[in-house]
Amino acid sequence: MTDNAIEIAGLRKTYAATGRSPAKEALKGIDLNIPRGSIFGLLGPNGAGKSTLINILAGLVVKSAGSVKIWGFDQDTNPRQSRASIGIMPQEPHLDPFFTPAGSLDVQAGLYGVPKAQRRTAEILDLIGLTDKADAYARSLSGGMRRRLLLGKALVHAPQILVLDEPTAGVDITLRNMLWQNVRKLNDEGMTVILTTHYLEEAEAMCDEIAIINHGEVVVRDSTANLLGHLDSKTLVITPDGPAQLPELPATITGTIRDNGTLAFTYQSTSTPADAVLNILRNAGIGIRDVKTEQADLEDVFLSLTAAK
Ligand SMILES: Nc1ncnc2c1ncn2[C@@H]1O[C@H](COP(=O)(O)OP(=O)(O)OP(=O)(O)O)[C@@H](O)[C@H]1O
Repeated sequence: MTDNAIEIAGLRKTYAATGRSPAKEALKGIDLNIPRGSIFGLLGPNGAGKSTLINILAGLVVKSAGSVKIWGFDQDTNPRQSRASIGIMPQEPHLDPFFTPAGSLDVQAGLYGVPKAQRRTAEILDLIGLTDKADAYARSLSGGMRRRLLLGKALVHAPQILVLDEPTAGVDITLRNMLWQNVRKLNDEGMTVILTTHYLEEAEAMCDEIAIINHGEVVVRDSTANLLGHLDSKTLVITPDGPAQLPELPATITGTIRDNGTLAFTYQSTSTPADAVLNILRNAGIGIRDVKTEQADLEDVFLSLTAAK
């Protein structure tokens, strides 16, 4: 028994050339283990290969090389068990407009071979807040309700792993909060959750561990806390008590004047104390009305690893 929900080794995908486009190597040898019970974030700029990876996990895209184990089951030798262990909430709501939420959950359960007696339709409708709409036609559901129904469909076969592909892209705050509450609840109950998101703040708040993918390769994989710890750069933002120019600075401190007239000084907090910056200002005769500090966040980590590569 392994402690990993997912084990990916040497995974490659090359999309074949078509009429006008040349062949595209979307995944260039991915090695990635995702621990059981975690909320794991898969991040990367557009075109990095995240959807290709998720579609391979979902069995929708055929890999070119490498191995994928889902809940210990090799996708090639145990396709049925590996498929049964994972539920995917896709990005785009493709729902049959003629099914009701209850009907669609039932059809999905049928596709996964869940016996009628074991179906949890009412429980899932309750979780996704659609009990009231159980018998309404899908075409009458709002965009947010459709998203929730997609989440419900991913859960019908009680998978151990739930994959959410950009679950909150373009949704309002109420729905986003509801989706996140659902995800936390499922994770508390033991489900492993893998998500892709463009919202780095969200990844920072939700994910225990993160892998950043760029150009088909994993460029970093670590706990969220470690990733943030790597960057110990700090920015001190000073509101001067009158118009001020940047003082002369040592090479270890970079200064900028922001549009609102504040002065921002960035430095490595392990080697430069904030006091050194304040002393430079005092010596330059700059009066300080207000001071605040800004920590590096996931966006800084992301940009430093994916920019201009
Ligand atoms: N069916 C396909 N045929 C050919 N090339 C493809 C196909 N699907 C994806 N690609 C290419 O493979 C690369 C990776 O695409 P992928 O959709 O996996 O990236 P992504 O990280 O999910 O991006 P996004 O965040 O924009 O969805 C891109 O260069 C893309 O153009």
